[in-house]
Amino acid sequence: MINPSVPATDQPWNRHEFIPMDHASPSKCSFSQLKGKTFVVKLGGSTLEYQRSVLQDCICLQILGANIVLVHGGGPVINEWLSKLHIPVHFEHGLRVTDAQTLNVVRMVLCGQINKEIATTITQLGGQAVGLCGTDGNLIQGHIADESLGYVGAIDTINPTLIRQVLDDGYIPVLAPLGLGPDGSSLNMNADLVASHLAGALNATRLTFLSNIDGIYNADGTIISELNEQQAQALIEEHVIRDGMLPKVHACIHALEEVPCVQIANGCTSHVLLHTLEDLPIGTKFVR
Ligand SMILES: Nc1ncnc2c1ncn2[C@@H]1O[C@H](COP(=O)(O)OP(=O)(O)O)[C@@H](O)[C@H]1O
Ligand SMILES: CC(=O)N[C@@H](CCC(=O)OP(=O)(O)O)C(=O)O
Repeated sequence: MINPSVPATDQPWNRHEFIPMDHASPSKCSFSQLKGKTFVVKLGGSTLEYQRSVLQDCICLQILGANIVLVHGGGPVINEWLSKLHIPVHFEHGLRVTDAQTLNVVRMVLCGQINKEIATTITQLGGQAVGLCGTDGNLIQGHIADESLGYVGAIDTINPTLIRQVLDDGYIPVLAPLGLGPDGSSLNMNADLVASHLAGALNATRLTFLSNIDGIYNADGTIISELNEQQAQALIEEHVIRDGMLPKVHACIHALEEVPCVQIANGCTSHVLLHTLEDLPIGTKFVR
């Protein structure tokens, strides 16, 4: 699991801030409590340039016995490529309108570029990763969500067998958000919704969405530290929660049914994943 060719300074345990837990406080997470726990982490496309720090944390937590599953997005990079290719970019309620040409670009960017970059970075940092997408191993099945969105999938079932196998073999699975339609063709799926359904299917202990904001903002610009479904619905109706935050909040609400800890935090801050294990207010936590 550990790559001896990686410089010692890059190994995650060689950082003074890696003391994230207090054994005196039962509400905090101790090292022994990590063993066998499954953490699903959604790496927002808006945070990819800060991925190194998050990936170091993932390797650290895996070494301490947790099962780490990464789901990534890539919206901004897809937009860049579509613009270069003079293909229009259009979103409806945070979901990309995806025609056949757009689907090809989405698949190339998510599976060919971003997924492989993340898996390679994990390897460079001394960990082991396997890059997959939801069409591999019959992982994610869905159907066209709404004809007006084109090839966008709503998730019907998740088959986590392949992910479990990869975890058991000591790798960090890195998942790109595509899935299979009823006819076996690829569908573009929102990465937040994929992370949410996968966390449920894996009986995950935690689901952490890393984005480019400190949490969910209220109308007055303050961060909301705790949010339940009813409050979230009210903020959606008031258009305080909008755009890319819409599928994220729907994903959080869906996950709450099965996952005990669901939160949104800023993936652009240093070692945020380890900090989410501390008993400090960080980001927005969803409560039942
Ligand atoms: N109430 C809100 N609080 C925070 N962010 C919001 C809110 N409503 C909309 N947003 C937008 O949602 C964005 C995060 O969603 P998205 O761009 O899809 O990120 P990611 O790529 O990390 O999934 C924020 O950058 C912000 O512009
Ligand atoms: C249907 C749909 O919208 N799919 C997304 C998939 C990537 C994603 O979710 O990326 P972020 O995490 O950066 O938002 C898209 O095409 O942008």
